Amino acid sequence: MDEILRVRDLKTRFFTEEGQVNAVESVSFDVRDGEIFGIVGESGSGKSVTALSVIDLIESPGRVTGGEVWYRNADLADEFREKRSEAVDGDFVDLRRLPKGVRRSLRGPSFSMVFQDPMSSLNPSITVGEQIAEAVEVQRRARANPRSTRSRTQGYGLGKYLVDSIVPGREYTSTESKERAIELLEQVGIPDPEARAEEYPHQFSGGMLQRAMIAQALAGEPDILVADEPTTALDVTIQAQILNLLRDLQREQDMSIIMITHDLGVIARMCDRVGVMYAGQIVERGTLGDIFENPVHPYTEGLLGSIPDLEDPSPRLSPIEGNVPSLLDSEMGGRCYFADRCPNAMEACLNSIPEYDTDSGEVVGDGANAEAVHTARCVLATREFDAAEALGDDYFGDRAEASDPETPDDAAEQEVVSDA
Ligand SMILES: Nc1ncnc2c1ncn2[C@@H]1O[C@H](COP(=O)(O)OP(=O)(O)OP(=O)(O)O)[C@@H](O)[C@H]1O
Ligand code: NI
Repeated sequence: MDEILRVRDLKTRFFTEEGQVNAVESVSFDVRDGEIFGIVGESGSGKSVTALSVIDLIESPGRVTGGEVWYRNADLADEFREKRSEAVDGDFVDLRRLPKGVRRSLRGPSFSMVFQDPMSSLNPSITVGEQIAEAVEVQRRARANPRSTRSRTQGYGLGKYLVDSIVPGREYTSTESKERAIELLEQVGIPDPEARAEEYPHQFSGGMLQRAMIAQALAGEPDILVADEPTTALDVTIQAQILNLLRDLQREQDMSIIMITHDLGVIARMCDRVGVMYAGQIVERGTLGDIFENPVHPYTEGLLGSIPDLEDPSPRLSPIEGNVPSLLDSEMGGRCYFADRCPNAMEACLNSIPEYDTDSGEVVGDGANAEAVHTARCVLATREFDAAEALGDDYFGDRAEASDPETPDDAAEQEVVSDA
C-alpha cells in the first residue's frame, strides 16, 4: 500500500506569556492509502495540535516551526517540480514548502476535518441542507477554477471556517448543489434526507448532527479525513454507529482517515496502524497488533492496562500514576519525558531518547529507517530492562511532590533532587 502522507520531524510551538509550549516535538508518521491511522494519548499529549499542524490550521500564538509534510499529489508535484524543486519528491510535495494559498486550496479536496462538537462546525441559523450545499458549491467552483485561491480558501467543510464564509439565510446556490447535499445526507445515513435538509441544526439529535458534519466534510471528496474525537460527546450506541459509518465511508470512498482519540477501544475497533502520543511526541507506533500485542513502551503498556469497553464508556485510558508533564520548553529536561512515571526507568532514560526501530534497535530519523513499521522512543527497544540500573521509585518522586503546594517539605525535598 502506498503512502498518501509522510509526516517527518514535525514541530509545533505555542509562544505564550508563560513561555514556549512544545506541543508537537519531532513527530513522524505515515498515512497510507485507504487506511485509518489512529493517534491516541492522554489529554494534552498533542494529538489535536499534530493534526492541525498537518493541515495547516495552527493559529497564533502557535506556529509549526519545523519538519516536513509530504503529501502525494501528482498534479501538484508536476506543477512545482521546476518552480520549487526542493518542495517536490517524486509524486510528493512538501506542503510546508508550498505557497500558503496552495496549501489552503487543499482544504476540502485533499484534507477535511470533523470535530467532537458538531455545533462548532454548523451554523445554527442556516438549514443543514444549505450548509452542506454551500460546501459542495465552494468545491464545485474551486474545481472549475483550480488555482483560484480566492474561491478555494473559503472553507471546504472545515467547520467554523466554513461557517464564517456563509451568509445567513442565503438560498442554495444551485439545484445541483442542493441535490448533492441531499445525496451526501443520505450517504451518511440520515433518514428522509430531503426533509431533514430543510431543518436547522437544533432540530437534529447529537448523532444526526455528527452525521451532518461528516456529510459536510465529505463534500470535497477529500483524500484524507481528520476525525478529532468524533464520537466523544455521544452516547455509546450512537458512538458505535458513527464509528461504523466512518469506517464504511472510508472503504466506499477509498479515503484515508486520521482518527484522533483518547479511547483505545475506538483505536482497536477502527484503526490499521496507530501512533501513541505522550508529551508532544509519538512514543510508539506500529500496527494494531504491534501496539496491542507487542507493546514496547511502558507508556503504551500503561494505557493498555485497562482497555475501555465500548459497552461501558466510563473508564477511558488506564490512569497511569502521575501527571502529563508540562510542555513548557524551560521545564522539558533532556530525558525521556515519561521517565518520572515509568515503572522501568533506568539511568539510560535520563538522556533524550530517539525513535528506535523495535526490530533492529536502530535509530529512526533523518531519513534513516524511515520505513520502520514498529518504532518506540524507549531504550527498551534496544535492550532489556536491567534492575541494577533502575532509577528507583522515588527518584522523581520528590520532584513531583515539590510541585504540589500542599506538600510541607517542598524546599527540603527540592534540595535532595538537585544534589542527586
Ligand atoms: N492555543 C494554544 N496556546 C497555548 N498552548 C496550546 C494551545 N493549543 C494547544 N496548546 C497546548 O498544546 C498541548 C497539546 O494540546 P492538544 O490539544 O494537541 O492535546 P490533545 O492530545 O489533543 O488533548 P485532548 O485529548 O484534551 O484534546 C497542550 O499542552 C496544550 O495546552
Ligand atoms: Ni485534542
